Amino acid sequence: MTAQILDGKATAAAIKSDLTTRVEALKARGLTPGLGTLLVGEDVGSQKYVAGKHRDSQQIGVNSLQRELPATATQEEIEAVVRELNEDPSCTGYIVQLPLPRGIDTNRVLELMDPDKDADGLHPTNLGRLVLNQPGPLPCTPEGILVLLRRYGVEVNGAHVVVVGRGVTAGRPLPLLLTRKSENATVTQCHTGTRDLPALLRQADIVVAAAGVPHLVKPEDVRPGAAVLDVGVSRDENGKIVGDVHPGVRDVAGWISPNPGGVGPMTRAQLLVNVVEAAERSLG
Ligand SMILES: Nc1nc2c(c(=O)[nH]1)N[C@@H](CN(C=O)c1ccc(C(=O)N[C@@H](CCC(=O)O)C(=O)O)cc1)CN2
Repeated sequence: MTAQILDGKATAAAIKSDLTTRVEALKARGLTPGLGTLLVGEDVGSQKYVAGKHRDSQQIGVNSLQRELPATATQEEIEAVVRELNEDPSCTGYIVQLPLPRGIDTNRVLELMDPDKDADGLHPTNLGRLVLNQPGPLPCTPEGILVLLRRYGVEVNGAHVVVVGRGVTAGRPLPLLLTRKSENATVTQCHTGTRDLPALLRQADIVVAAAGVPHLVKPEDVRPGAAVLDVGVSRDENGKIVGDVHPGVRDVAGWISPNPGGVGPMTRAQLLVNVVEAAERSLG
């Protein structure tokens, strides 16, 4: 079997095309959305992701506000930029690129953000809204994964989804989305401390690998015909992305997200959805 490709690049392009029309409508009502980003440090991967987010936003007519601080920035310097973005009316939504350098209290930074401008859906208020089933911005990677599965007709209702990883941007919030009544999946949350991970993976209709461990999910761990999504963004010595899913899984799975070109572009597209929706909400 050769898996059908869950093409995140093409799906993201379709989402961006729809958003362009909504941005034009916002502009006609006097509001140009502006996406702010705060990048702290010089991590090459983070720099690429932030550059991609601004490239995308410019493509759909959203203004860019880029803030950068060196890796040596203090908690107070980072929080000062967050306060500035909270106050700036031209910034209608923003993100703090994660991870922040070691020694910085990430939760304190996220908590300081204006929840109405939180384009990542990672502010405690917005994560709380998700738990309570109330409307609000959804975390971009989990929602991007769901949109991709829907677009390719992968059945989520009643499916057993095994999520590997417990990071705040993907693994931790994804089960919250999948177990809503509207999605109706059953989720097993695994992580690097899970005993006999292969035995659990083999039970899955859908595998989401978000542990940051290169080639963690091997062909023999996957049930033939399962859908496999790769969130891993480790890099080899040449800076090339190495995902959490072994390339041989393509020959066993029914669907697979390429990496690059799968979940990454969907994360960026969902960020723009959150920015446009926040701007629409602000106009009432
Ligand atoms: N504030 C946030 N920080 C981080 C998030 C997040 O959702 N919000 N998620 C991850 C990384 N991430 C988002 O910033 C991200 C990862 C990958 C891509 C992407 O477009 N990848 C491309 C390849 C790009 C390359 O060549 O390196 C692809 O997959 O095709 C975008 C965003 C951690 N931090």
